[in-house]
Amino acid sequence: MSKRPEFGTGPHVLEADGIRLAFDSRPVLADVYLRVQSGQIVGLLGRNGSGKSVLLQTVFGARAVPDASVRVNGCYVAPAFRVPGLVNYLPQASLLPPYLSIRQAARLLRVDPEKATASFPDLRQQLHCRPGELSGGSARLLQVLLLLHADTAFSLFDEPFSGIMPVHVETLADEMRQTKLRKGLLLTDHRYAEVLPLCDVVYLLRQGRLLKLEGDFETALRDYGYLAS
Ligand SMILES: Nc1ncnc2c1ncn2[C@@H]1O[C@H](COP(=O)(O)OP(=O)(O)OP(=O)(O)O)[C@@H](O)[C@H]1O
Repeated sequence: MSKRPEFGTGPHVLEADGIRLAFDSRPVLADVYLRVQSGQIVGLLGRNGSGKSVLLQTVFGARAVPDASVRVNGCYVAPAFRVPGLVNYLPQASLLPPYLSIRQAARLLRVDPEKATASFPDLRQQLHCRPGELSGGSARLLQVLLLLHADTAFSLFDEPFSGIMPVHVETLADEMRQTKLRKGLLLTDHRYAEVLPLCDVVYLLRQGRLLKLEGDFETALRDYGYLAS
């Protein structure tokens, strides 16, 4: 039924639809359709509990949802994380094993840690540290950088800016703009002021439906009650 996707130089299109999910008969996602392509940063916004994290988990394949269809270049992938070079994912919680230094974790991901931290001189002093020895913000930033620099067609980030100080958020946003030249990024984060200028496409998850915002994103977010009017 399903063919394995071809991963050449791209561009690639990642699509997910038919995603319906309920907890204790309480609907969270109702037939969601999502699309990300190489060269794009796609933002996913929504109120607390609207289902952003479970949607990212479903696209990545960490959460099995019956009838969910996740496709790359039109070919079904289930789960997506099993396809070499397709996608990596940063969950809300820490990703890195506590017993590995950042340098060792980078080696596992086949990332050059010096290159990944080139724009963050203070982080380069900390590559020998294990996650538990780092501040929360530094640990978060290092994880985002490792996944950005890993050689996958797509990266999914659940709250990549969480705990990161403003001056580094700006530099990280620039890194993401550079990275989208070679991959597609899907991110969710409540720091909308940083997210909106970064994104080519913005979705709002609302009452289980995914709305693709048109026109001025901030105005639309006020109209839908995600931002105070
Ligand atoms: N394993 C689970 N069992 C029951 N309910 C769950 C489970 N996982 C998530 N939920 C519920 O699903 C809904 C969506 O959760 P999710 O974590 O995806 O929200 P979110 O949009 O990422 O929220 P936030 O912005 O607060 O991070 C919430 O109401 C949550 O309580």
